[in-house]
Amino acid sequence: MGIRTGDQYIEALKSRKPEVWLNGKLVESIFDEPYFQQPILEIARLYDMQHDPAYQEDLTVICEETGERMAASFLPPRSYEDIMKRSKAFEVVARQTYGLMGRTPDFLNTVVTSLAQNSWFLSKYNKDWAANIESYYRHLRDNDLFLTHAIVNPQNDRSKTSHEQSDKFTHLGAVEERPEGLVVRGAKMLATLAALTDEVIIYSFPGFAPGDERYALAFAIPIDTKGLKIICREPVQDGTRSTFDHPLASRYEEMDALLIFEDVVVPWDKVFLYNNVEAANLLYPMTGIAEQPAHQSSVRGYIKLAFAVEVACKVADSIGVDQYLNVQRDLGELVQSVEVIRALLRTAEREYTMTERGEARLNPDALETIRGMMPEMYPRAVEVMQTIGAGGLLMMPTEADFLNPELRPSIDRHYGGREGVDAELRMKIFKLAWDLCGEAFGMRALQYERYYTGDPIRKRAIFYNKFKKQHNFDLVNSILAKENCLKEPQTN
Ligand SMILES: Cc1cc2c(cc1C)N(C[C@H](O)[C@H](O)[C@H](O)COP(=O)(O)OP(=O)(O)OC[C@H]1O[C@@H](n3cnc4c(N)ncnc43)[C@H](O)[C@@H]1O)c1[nH]c(=O)[nH]c(=O)c1N2
Ligand SMILES: O=C(O)Cc1ccc(O)cc1
Repeated sequence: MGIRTGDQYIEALKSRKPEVWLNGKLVESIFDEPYFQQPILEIARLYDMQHDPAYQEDLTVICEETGERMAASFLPPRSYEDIMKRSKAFEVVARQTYGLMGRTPDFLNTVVTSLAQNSWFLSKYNKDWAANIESYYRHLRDNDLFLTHAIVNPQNDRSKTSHEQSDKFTHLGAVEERPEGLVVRGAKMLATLAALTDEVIIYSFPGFAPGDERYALAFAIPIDTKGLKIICREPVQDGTRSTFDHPLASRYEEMDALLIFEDVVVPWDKVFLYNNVEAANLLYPMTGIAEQPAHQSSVRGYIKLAFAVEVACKVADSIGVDQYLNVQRDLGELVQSVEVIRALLRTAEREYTMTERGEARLNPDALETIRGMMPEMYPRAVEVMQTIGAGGLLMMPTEADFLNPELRPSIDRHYGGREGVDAELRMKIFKLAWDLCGEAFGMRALQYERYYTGDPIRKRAIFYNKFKKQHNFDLVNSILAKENCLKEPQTN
C-alpha cells in the first residue's frame, strides 16, 4: 500500500474495538469519543501531508524494495544524506504540532527501522527473532501503521527487580509457550497515544538481573488483541474546550495509558526476543534503538523549545516588559538554550559514524547531551513564562466573555497590551502561554520532556561514568607530567 491517507488511518481506527478504559467507562467507539476526536484529526492530517505536493518530497522517499513511497522515517540511514532527509521529515512533522506531540508515527517508525537494520544482533541469539523483526518492519512500512510502545515496568516496588515483586505477574512476563504463540501476563507503561494506534511494540530498557528471564521480552501485536486492557490517565481536555481558551490543550492532547496484558497470546512470528536476559540488556547498546528515535525526539524537542521560547518572548513584548534588563536577560537565556539544542543537533548529525554494517549513526554523546539538557532547559522556559506573565496569566476571561456584547467594551478597554496589541491579541498570547505553563496540558508536556527518554538523573550518571571510562584526561595528565619546577629553597 505504501503511504496512507488520513482517511485510511481513520477507517482502520473505526474498524477496530480495542479495550480502552477512560474515566471509568469502556470506550465504545474510539473515533466518536470526544476526548480523542481532535488528536485523531491531528494524526490524520500528518498522514494526509504525505500526499500533499507541498510536503511529499520532505516527508517521503521511494522505497528501494517496493518502489513505492514510504515515510522517510522508515529509511534506514546509510549516509549523511539519509540522516538529513530524515531530519527534515522529523522537523516538518514536529512543526505541525509545535513539537507538542512526541509520539507521532515517525517516532516508533525509527525504533522498528533501527531494530530491523540491526537484526544481525538478534540473529546471534535466534535466527527467527531476526527474521521476525525484518518482516515486522516491512509490515509496518508497507501498511504505514501507527505504533505505540511500552518499555517501562510500572512503579510498584522500584527497590526490587521484576522477579522479586510480590506478584510474579505485576510486571509483564511470559506465562507459557503454546503452539500458536507465547502467552504473556502483567503490566507495562506508559503507552502514549495507545488508544489511537494500530499496534503496540513491547521491549525494555536494560536492567534485567538473573532470575528476570520471563520478563526479558520483545514483541508486537495489534492494539485490539484479545486480553489487552488499555487504561487511560485522566484527560487534560474533554473535546469540548474552546480552541480560543485552550489553543494547545484542545488540539494536542496525547493520551497516555497503562497496558495490562491478561494472558495475551503473541504469535511466534511477532516475538523478537524472549527468555534471554543478556540479549535484552544488550538490545540498547548493540542496536541503533537509542540513536534513531533520539534523532526524532531531538528534532521534535528543538521545535518544542523554540515554540515555548517564542511564546515567552511574545508574552513579554505584548505587555511591554521586555524593555527591562532582567526580562531581557531571562529571554536571552532562553533564546540561547534553543541555540544550544540546535548546535548539538547539527553536531550529532554532522559527526555521524558508519557502523561496521553500514548504518550511519549520529554522534551519541551530542544526542545524549540534548537528552540531558532538555529536562533542564524546557522547564526553565516554562518557569520564565510563568514569571514574566505573572498575575496576568490568571486574569484572562473566557471566549464566552469575549463574545458577550455587554462585556466586550470593558474587555476591549482593560485587556489590551502595549500600544498596537489589542485585547484579542493579548488574550490569545496569554492563553497560549497558560496552556504551556499553567494548565494540566502544559504540566504533562513538561513532565514528558523530563522523562520521555528515561530518568534524567541516572542517564546523566551513566554519561559521566562512560566519559570517565573512555576519556584519557590528556590535558590534565600533560601538566601532571611536567617536570617539577619548584624553586630550590633559598639559603642565607
Ligand atoms: C508524559 C510521558 C509520556 C511517556 C513516558 C513518560 C512520560 C512522563 N514514558 C515513560 C518513561 O519511559 C518513564 O517515565 C521514564 O523511563 C522514567 O521512569 P519512571 O517514570 O518509571 O521513573 P522511575 O520510577 O524510574 O523514577 C522515579 C524516581 O526515583 C528515582 N529512582 C528510581 N529508581 C532508581 C534507581 N535504581 N537508582 C536511583 N534512583 C532511582 C529516579 O531518579 C526518579 O527520581 C513512556 N514510556 C514508554 O515506554 N512509552 C511511552 O509512550 C512513554 N510516554
Ligand atoms: O533513548 C532514547 O532517547 C530513545 C527512546 C526514548 C524513549 C523511548 O520510549 C524509546 C526510545
